[in-house]
Amino acid sequence: MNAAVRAPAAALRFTKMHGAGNDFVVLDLRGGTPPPDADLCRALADRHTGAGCDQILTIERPRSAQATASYRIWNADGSSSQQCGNGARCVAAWLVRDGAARGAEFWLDSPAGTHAVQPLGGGHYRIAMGVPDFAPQAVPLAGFAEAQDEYAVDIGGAEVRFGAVSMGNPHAVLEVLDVDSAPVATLGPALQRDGALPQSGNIGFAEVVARDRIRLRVYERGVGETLACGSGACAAAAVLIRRGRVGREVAVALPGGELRIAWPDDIAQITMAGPAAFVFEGEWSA
Ligand SMILES: N[C@@H](CCC[C@H](N)C(=O)O)C(=O)O
Repeated sequence: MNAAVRAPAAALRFTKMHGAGNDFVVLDLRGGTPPPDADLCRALADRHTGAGCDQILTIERPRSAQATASYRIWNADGSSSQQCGNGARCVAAWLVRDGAARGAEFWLDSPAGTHAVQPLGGGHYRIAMGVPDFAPQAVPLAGFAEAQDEYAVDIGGAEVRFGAVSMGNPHAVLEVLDVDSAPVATLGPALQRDGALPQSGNIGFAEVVARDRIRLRVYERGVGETLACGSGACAAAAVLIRRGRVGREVAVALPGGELRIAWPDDIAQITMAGPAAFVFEGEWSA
């Protein structure tokens, strides 16, 4: 065979999905195909020349004995993350449609741990998202030794106050009076760049509407503002519950939809329930 004539590379099949408007390209890599590199992630995520998404999710073989599968997360800029709440629901829905996951409960491995999943019917799933970790070392948050309800940093001469928590991935949460007019597009990236967040972070702007309802916008690491962030909803609820600002069960209204968060007590896992939707199937042959 002429060495110059090469068989065409197999097209990469993907599923486009979203969870409350946070959208994903989902790749089934259980057969052993390696995950996309940063260039391919950026190409797939491009909203003009690619499939368009906030994150790429790869479904891979399980890492723990009880899990059906594992998933990993890549942001639109090619960086990786440890957690994605909306993505976890989409991976769960994908595995149920595939027939690999069934029953009232199954488990998924993520880089942040192993998560119990409960199908709720009607395309909704509840995920056990782990125990929120407020230790500054866990977030990670630089310059603070002890966990506090609120931290303060100086950004451009102005004091910015925020709560911080790890959901496996780093989150900062600012309480605001009106989420519609919150400076998400300016303060989000400014706080991400601040030395207090050495691994950057997902910056949530939360408005308490009632003891059982908050409104939230999130400027995500590696993407920018998204229509919803599941781990961000857990982070905002956890920060506001810890401060006593809301009760232990809270609806989180995001621009793309609503999630329900419950945190029964401080040492329990926080759970997130919400939708997962299929958009289309595609083949990437670039
Ligand atoms: N949209 C996600 C979070 C995705 C990862 C995040 N941008 C990070 O870099 O940590 C969610 O629903 O949780």
